[in-house]
Amino acid sequence: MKAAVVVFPGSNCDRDLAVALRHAGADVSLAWHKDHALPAGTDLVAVPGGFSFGDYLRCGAIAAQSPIGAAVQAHARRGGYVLGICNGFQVLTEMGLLPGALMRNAGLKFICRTATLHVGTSDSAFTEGYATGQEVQFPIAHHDGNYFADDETMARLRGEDRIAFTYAAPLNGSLEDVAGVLSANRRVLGLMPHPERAADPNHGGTDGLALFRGLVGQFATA
Ligand SMILES: NC(=O)CC[C@H](N)C(=O)O
Repeated sequence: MKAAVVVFPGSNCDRDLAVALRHAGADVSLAWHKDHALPAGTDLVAVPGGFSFGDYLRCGAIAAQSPIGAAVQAHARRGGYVLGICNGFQVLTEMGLLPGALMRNAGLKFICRTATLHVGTSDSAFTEGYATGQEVQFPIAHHDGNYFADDETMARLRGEDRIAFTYAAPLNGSLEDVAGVLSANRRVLGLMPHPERAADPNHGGTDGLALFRGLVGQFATA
């Protein structure tokens, strides 16, 4: 699998994400926000966490308008895989590739700790390595992780089994404790927690490994 990790000014999880994907077997390159095209043959676009453009305007809003953004959207429209983690999730909602919005945490504080999550569905390339309902521990680090969507959108997400992860206990004010959602074609995942920070025993946890392995495994030759 060929993966491209998109880098914006202020991204700070790009290297960690590249390492996690590489360890899972992906051929990873970095794509700069000013690039107009993704590296040839890109199967997965990975949008990392961080503070793109200093979180000015709204987290992810400026990054969503960057030159590489059009290429990411075209990739998604072609049915390509896109993974957005934390700031990456915010960027994907700002691009309109995922529904809803990430608002300021209910407590107005930056939350940085390991959170217990539940896997909402194993029905996606990203989550097939987990059982639906499985409990996992991923680190979180954000101030704008409070997921909101209107009632109709929430009903659709529930009805189409597109809630990929939920917090095991209320954490940041997210509606129905949503921590991650899938696109309608299940090829785009955005999540606030950081599986790439739980992908090596030295991280203190390895619950994120299954996500990267499952994704890369889609492209394994029989
Ligand atoms: N770790 C991150 O990607 C943080 C995203 C964003 N800057 C926020 O604080 O909400």
